[in-house]
Amino acid sequence: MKYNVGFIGAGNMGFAIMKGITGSSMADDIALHVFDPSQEAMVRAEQLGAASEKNSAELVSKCGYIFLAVKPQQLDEVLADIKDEVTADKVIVSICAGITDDYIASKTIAGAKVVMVMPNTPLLLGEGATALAKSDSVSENEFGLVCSIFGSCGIYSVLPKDKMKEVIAINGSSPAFIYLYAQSFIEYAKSVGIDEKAATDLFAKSLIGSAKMITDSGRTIDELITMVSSKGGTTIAGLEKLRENDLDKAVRECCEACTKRAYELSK
Ligand SMILES: NC(=O)C1=CN([C@@H]2O[C@H](COP(=O)(O)OP(=O)(O)OC[C@H]3O[C@@H](n4cnc5c(N)ncnc54)[C@H](OP(=O)(O)O)[C@@H]3O)[C@@H](O)[C@H]2O)C=CC1
Ligand SMILES: O=C(O)[C@@H]1CCC=N1
Repeated sequence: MKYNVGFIGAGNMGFAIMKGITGSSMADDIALHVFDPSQEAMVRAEQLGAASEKNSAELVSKCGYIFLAVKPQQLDEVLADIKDEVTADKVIVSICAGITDDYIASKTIAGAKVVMVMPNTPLLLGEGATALAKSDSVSENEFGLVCSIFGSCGIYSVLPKDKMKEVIAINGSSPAFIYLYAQSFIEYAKSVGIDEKAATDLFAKSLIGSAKMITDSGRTIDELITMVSSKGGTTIAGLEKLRENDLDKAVRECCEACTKRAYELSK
């Protein structure tokens, strides 16, 4: 028997998760359902094989696992619409930045089963990195299914509930921070006459390779930096400038701003 898994909201992230599921080893175990007021979003989801529902309440009535994939600012309207259909056996999976399980329970039913998830867009390619936490009412089996979904299209880590806002900077938003960093390197390459495509391919592969060195080489990040830094060479000259310009401070302030915004969105 298939699990009925519904998506309320099929925008950037809802679509990325559905795409991740359909391309994963879980595809045959899951029947996808979707509701989004955007016709374009519905068509895209239907093309993945999701069944269209006429509203979010109907979707909840048909699904055991319900993903809330709307913007935090759109959530109150959704919760009001689905309140009467939420029962003690339904698992609500929220990917909304900053939103707590207590808030969702307060707007639906006391003790609602809520899994809080912070995914990221590389899920689209089966390369996601997802953080998860659960409310006490969610059973280990139910939580296991949600973890498996994200594990089938990337890696996941289970975190304490009270770290779900802080982690956003590390995996949810960080792709954008990394793209911005990449853009600076590519802009530099273009400015010195290197072909844009060549620069993009070279820098992107350097990112992938460096990431693999962090995860698979068995060396610390300090050791990896040392490996690249030939005595009296180019890397040390570049690193000095990054330190002089306080890259560490810029990154810390970026993460702090990200977390602060999550607390502002938090309910
Ligand atoms: N984008 C990302 O990288 C990540 C996003 N998230 C979280 O995912 C959530 C969604 O973000 P994102 O996908 O970027 O946002 P999007 O705006 O791309 O997607 C939200 C979708 O929900 C639709 N929607 C609006 N109101 C309703 C409703 N009442 N019922 C059903 N659907 C509705 C929107 O339609 P319309 O456009 O017409 O309003 C839109 O298609 C956010 O809470 C965000 O915090 C988490 C991790 C990463
Ligand atoms: O920008 C946002 O608020 C969402 C959460 C993480 C990534 N995108």
